[in-house]
Amino acid sequence: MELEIKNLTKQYNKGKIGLADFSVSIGKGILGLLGPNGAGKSTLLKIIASISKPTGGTIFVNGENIIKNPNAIRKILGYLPQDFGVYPNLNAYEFLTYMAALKGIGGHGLKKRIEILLDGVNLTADAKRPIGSYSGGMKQRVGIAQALLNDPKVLIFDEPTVGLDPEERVRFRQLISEMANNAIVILSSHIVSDIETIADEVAIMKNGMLIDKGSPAAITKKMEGKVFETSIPHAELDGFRSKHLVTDMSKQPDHINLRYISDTSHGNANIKGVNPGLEDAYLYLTQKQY
Ligand SMILES: Nc1ncnc2c1ncn2[C@@H]1O[C@H](COP(=O)(O)OP(=O)(O)OP(=O)(O)O)[C@@H](O)[C@H]1O
Repeated sequence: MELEIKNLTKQYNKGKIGLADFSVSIGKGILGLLGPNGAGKSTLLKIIASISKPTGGTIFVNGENIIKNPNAIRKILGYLPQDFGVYPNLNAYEFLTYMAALKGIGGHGLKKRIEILLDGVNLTADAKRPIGSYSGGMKQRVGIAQALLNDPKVLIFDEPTVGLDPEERVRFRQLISEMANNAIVILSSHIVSDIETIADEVAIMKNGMLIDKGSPAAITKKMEGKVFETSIPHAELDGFRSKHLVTDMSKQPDHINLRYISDTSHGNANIKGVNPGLEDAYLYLTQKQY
């Protein structure tokens, strides 16, 4: 299973750029798509899901051009859009049955499949009450379940963890990790910690471009020797920030503890080199000028 994205471009009306010559090759497993607001994540995912057309470039799935032949992806796709809408009067069971009908899924195995999915997203106890009465996190879990209905080979989640509480996030990770043994799973987020523990690979986007791709460990390793911690008086914060990229800070009554990125340690006893994390790498890569 391989998704080959080649020179993908999306130019919206009035010259707005969604994607700029974006190329990447995606194999089985979980790819985390990270990027700040407006980086082009949703644009990319909509084009892969064949609900938006690029202005240039191609996507091949197992050698088939899905821009020319969208049906080749639609039948193997599960998709949770960012703005997933539900029918408030239907209950979760009815909604999943309806979505299955739209996707052409039926047969005597359907009832069992829906029950397994409802259990997987922890909605069995609430499956018979209207979705309109659900919390945001519960609606999101209905959206996750509908994406899994057809046992997809390509699974796309646009900001799936929005609205999920910590326990639900753990459950989501387990569900997706099981799916990923047999499928290409792409999930987007602008929250590094949501991606770090689950993704086999991470692709970092900015301004419609791919700026790095690799395992979380490989991307993080590039920051070795560049991340430091120190503490400074409050009055020096603005000056410090104008010189260094601060990736974390905690304000204390008489000083500020900072974590920051620099090419040198400046040999100061008050400065300590620390192990980098993916968050440091992400902030460094997305704030660097290209
Ligand atoms: N329908 C549209 N018309 C015009 N410009 C658009 C449209 N959709 C997206 N854009 C622009 O394309 C760029 C990429 O947007 P996109 O929504 O893909 O980013 P994103 O990484 O998903 O961001 P977010 O995390 O905020 O959803 C942005 O500059 C955005 O303003």
